[in-house]
Amino acid sequence: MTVAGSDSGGGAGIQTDMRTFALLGVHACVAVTAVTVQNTVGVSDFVAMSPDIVAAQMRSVVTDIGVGAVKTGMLASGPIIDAVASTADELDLGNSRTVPLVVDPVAASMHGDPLLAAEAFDALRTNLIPRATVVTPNLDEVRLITGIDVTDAASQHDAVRALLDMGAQWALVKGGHLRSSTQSPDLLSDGVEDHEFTTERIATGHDHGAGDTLAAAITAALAHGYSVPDAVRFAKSWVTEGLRWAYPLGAGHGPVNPMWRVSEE
Ligand SMILES: Nc1ncnc2c1ncn2[C@@H]1O[C@H](COP(=O)(O)OP(=O)(O)O)[C@@H](O)[C@H]1O
Ligand SMILES: Cc1ncc(COP(=O)(O)OP(=O)(O)O)c(N)n1
Repeated sequence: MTVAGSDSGGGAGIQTDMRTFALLGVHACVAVTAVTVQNTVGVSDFVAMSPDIVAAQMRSVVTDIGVGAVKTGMLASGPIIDAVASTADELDLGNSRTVPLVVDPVAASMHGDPLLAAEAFDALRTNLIPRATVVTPNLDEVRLITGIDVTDAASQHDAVRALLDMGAQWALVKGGHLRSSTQSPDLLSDGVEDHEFTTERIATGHDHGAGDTLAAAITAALAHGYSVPDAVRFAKSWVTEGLRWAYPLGAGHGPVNPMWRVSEE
């Protein structure tokens, strides 16, 4: 299940989560949190759902269909974060519970347009991150959540540690925004084991939805029963191929291609 916002441009959010889930052989259920007015050049507006409706969608799916793993993406507001956190407890989702919860703490689009209210960061830190089986911020989100400016491997370690101190079971700090690097290094840790996943940097301007594709692939792999390190290893290779097969669309950043395997065939 994905608990996320709609991207009218079809490159991120619910739309990319559903494609990724489908390609990875899991049925996609959805709790819609917001509808964005978005294309390849930016997000011009969004409307958020009521927290009660977000919680009700989660409850409706879990009590009837059941879920193998849950991902959160754009949550838009503090009250929605609080509702998702308390519903996760009610439904036995998250850190040290039955069903894994992947928290992609979406704060803004790649163009800098906000997707989360500024006053919602406390709720993210205190209510949602402690419930995460794995939290997957990019470097901008790390800065907003922890105050740490990741510029190298040492500060990436510090950021992982800060997220674990907030209570996440595993933290994955993505290096996709280390623009100077020729590689794309992501660091995963639970405080005991460190795993570094490094791939070549793909030279593409079409990287919209990379974070969603990665987190959705982790979620699908967890639903299939992978351990967190194996799920991240798999998802990292999945998103790398998605970036290789990304396609131009509109005037801005085209989408990562979560259908790359089909496109390849
Ligand atoms: N140009 C690139 N080449 C290879 N991997 C990349 C590239 N850009 C991002 N990634 C990878 O894609 C995933 C998503 O990263 P990132 O772009 O940081 O997230 P977000 O889309 O949330 O901003 C990470 O595994 C990151 O390392
Ligand atoms: C509705 C919606 N959800 C999430 C995002 C952000 O997507 P993400 O893959 O994390 O990152 P960018 O492609 O924006 O770098 C979004 N834009 N819209």
